[in-house]
Amino acid sequence: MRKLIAPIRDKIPQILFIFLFLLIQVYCDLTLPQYTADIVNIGIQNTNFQFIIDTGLVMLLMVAISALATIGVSYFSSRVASGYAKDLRKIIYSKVLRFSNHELNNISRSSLITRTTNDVNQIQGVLGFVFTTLIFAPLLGVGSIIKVFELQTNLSWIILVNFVIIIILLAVVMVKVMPYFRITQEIIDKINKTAREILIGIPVIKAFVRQDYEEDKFQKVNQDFYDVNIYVFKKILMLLPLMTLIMNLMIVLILYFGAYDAVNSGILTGDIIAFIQYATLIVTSFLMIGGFFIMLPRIIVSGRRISEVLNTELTITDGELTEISQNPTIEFRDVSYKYPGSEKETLKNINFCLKPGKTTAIIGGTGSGKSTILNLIPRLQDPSSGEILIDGKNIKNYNLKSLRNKISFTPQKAILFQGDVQSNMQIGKNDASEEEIRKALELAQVDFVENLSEEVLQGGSNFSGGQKQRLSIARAIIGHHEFYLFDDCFSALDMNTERKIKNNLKDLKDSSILIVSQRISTIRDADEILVIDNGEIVDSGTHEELVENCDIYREIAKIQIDYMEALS
Ligand SMILES: Nc1ncnc2c1ncn2[C@@H]1O[C@H](COP(=O)(O)OP(=O)(O)OP(=O)(O)O)[C@@H](O)[C@H]1O
Repeated sequence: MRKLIAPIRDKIPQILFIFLFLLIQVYCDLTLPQYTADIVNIGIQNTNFQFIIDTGLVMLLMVAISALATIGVSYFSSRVASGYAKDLRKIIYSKVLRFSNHELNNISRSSLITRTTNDVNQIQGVLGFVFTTLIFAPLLGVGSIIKVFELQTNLSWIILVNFVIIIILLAVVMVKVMPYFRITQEIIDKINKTAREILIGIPVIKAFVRQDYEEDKFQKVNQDFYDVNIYVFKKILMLLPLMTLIMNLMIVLILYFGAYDAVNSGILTGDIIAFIQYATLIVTSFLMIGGFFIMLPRIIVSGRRISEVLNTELTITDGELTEISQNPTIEFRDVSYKYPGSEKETLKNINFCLKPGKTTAIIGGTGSGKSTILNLIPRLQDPSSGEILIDGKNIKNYNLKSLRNKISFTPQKAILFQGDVQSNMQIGKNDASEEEIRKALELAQVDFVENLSEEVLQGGSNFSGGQKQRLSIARAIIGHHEFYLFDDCFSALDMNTERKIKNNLKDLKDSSILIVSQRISTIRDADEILVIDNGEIVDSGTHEELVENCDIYREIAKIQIDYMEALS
């Protein structure tokens, strides 16, 4: 909760302005019934037209001031509410950027989108309402009650009876709809998740002619959302005519008993009219507060969902060491890894070293744990047991930024960002000059880009798989790093291009290179090849040594070499 309130603190001066404008607005609104009473009691009673006109002009002035104050309130409250939402989104976003894969999987990505957008919007909407209503209504209500007492009538009990009826009604509706607000937000998560999955999978859906099935799937969550909304709004909207009825009944009662008092105890007609107006203001202000309490569960739900993100404990945290030596060694010592919720270990007792100037390769079957090993080095996830050491110290002791600055990581799936070629290359090196970018593109065999301002669509969807891989290799090698990790990122390249790029990688002289691949041709020149099977390193050595000694490697090599020979 503290974290939700924090962004509001620097908006206190604007909130004070809202408060000032609200006081002016309430003051003006409260004078109007009194002036009406004066017109009736004095102006009409004594047929004093001048008094009626003068009082009418004063009323007009009050209405004008009140309108200006309302504009002030609306202006500042929308500034505060939008500013708060902007700051809150920023806080959530920067927290999510620090999430590891584990936290991202825990609160799903779709839910994170809903929480950053829809849940924040809910709170923004209510915050605007708080200033315009929740502060205004009690001021107006209390002011009207004081005015009612000043009128000294015997009619206050009518307002009290109304109060009780309205409280009961609001309480019933609140109890009925409260649980449905949580359900609504959860269904929005589901809609997001389903829509996202369908949009990403459109080519597969079309190819397998599954449009009808996917449409039904989406329609089901869509219908659930509709049903819940209809239920909630039916209950809430039912309040509106009921409240109007109760208010009108109150006016009838005031007129009936007021007329009786006017005859028997000489109460003035103007005072009865003022009483009706104040009573209406009291009930209206109470309804505004009630309306807020009906919306309250909704923001409690949204607030909780956002707090859950902000309070998520990060599993990957910064260490204190910021200095890492030039060309250090990375050592895996007895490293095992188990995915959260998974029964068995994905990696078991992994031991190897990445040394400066050396190329290490990992080969192994699908799902044997190769990518998992790579993810452990930039600490996208931490080992379940064992240690990864840099300069003999556990990598957990290093500051994440210092550690990651030493590493260039090219994931298996080429990820490009919306923008242009230049902005994508500058992710690899912030201040990369045009010359440096062109050099990296050349080394990565990117011969299909002429202009650095060429557009890159979201996810690089305007490039082919192989083109994306080449661009992401260029991005990886543009800056100098001590460790280059390539996760099977040559797979979509033809042999010739792959050979040229690999030759160019020899330029990365003093650095340590780790290549994951399924292809013997990609890794055969490596100084050390690790053969991984079912999460374990079953053998290691050079290509020649492994062909000699390792059955699994020999088998892979034989299949691939036979295949190549068959092709030639
Ligand atoms: N987020 C996850 N949660 C649970 N299990 C996972 C997760 N990611 C991967 N795994 C499992 O861990 C194992 C190793 O996956 P990994 O991606 O490291 O294999 P890989 O050798 O790189 O495979 P490939 O060659 O197909 O890319 C697989 O059995 C996979 O099912």
